[in-house]
Amino acid sequence: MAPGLSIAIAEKRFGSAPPLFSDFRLEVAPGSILALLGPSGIGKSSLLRLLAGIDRDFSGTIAIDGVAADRAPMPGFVFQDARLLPWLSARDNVLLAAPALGAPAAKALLDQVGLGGRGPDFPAQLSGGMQRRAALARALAANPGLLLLDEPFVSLDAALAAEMRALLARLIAANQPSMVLVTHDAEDAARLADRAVVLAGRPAAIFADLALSVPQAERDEAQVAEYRRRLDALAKGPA
Ligand SMILES: Nc1ncnc2c1ncn2[C@@H]1O[C@H](COP(=O)(O)OP(=O)(O)OP(=O)(O)O)[C@@H](O)[C@H]1O
Repeated sequence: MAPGLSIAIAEKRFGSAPPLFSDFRLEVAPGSILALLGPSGIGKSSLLRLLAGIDRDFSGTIAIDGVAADRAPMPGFVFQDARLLPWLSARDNVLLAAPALGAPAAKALLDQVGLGGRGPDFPAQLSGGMQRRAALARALAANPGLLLLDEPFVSLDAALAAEMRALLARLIAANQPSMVLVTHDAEDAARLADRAVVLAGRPAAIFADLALSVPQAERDEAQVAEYRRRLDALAKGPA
């Protein structure tokens, strides 16, 4: 079910600014959990929007299982802010992403993210962490096979971020998706990803491409710390 991604951007620029990407290539294997790191402004969120087919203004090709991104099934997308529609309940926010799902399946997804019983609540009645969980449920409803996550834990306190990472690890194990996780935090990559790509420069190039080959479920704290140390060093970019 999990698709492979094939990115070959000839050029992506905004207006007359220097290009964000020029002759940029990246292949993501089916079922891969790819963490995308790099300094602020390098183009990580822009790349996610291109992958989602939301932004079509570029030259080149981006294919999801061989289908152009803007014609492929919509991925599940988690934005930096939860972006729930405030006038819909949590359950209806999930259903809006996949109307054919039906209320029992929407409830099951909310149960899966720890929001059992909160389906009728409106976003304003949910804490920030709960809204992120609802956004994850909505993404799974849209497409459990391909998830694009843009800093899903940003601005959560450390305990809540750890809880969300553990939840995401469980969802990955249950759904086996392909995933691109944009993050500025090496901890996210060290705990969740099986591959980490660090972008640097303008136009952005792949500065480092690290295989995190110890399976996620088998990583102990020492292994996580070792991956985090290596990623922190790489995330500093070229000397
Ligand atoms: N719609 C837009 N119009 C014009 N410029 C844009 C637009 N979206 C992004 N940019 C510019 O493109 C560059 C890359 O932005 P992007 O948000 O992709 O970076 P990022 O790596 O995700 O950064 P951060 O880690 O801070 O979220 C920035 O210089 C930004 O100002």
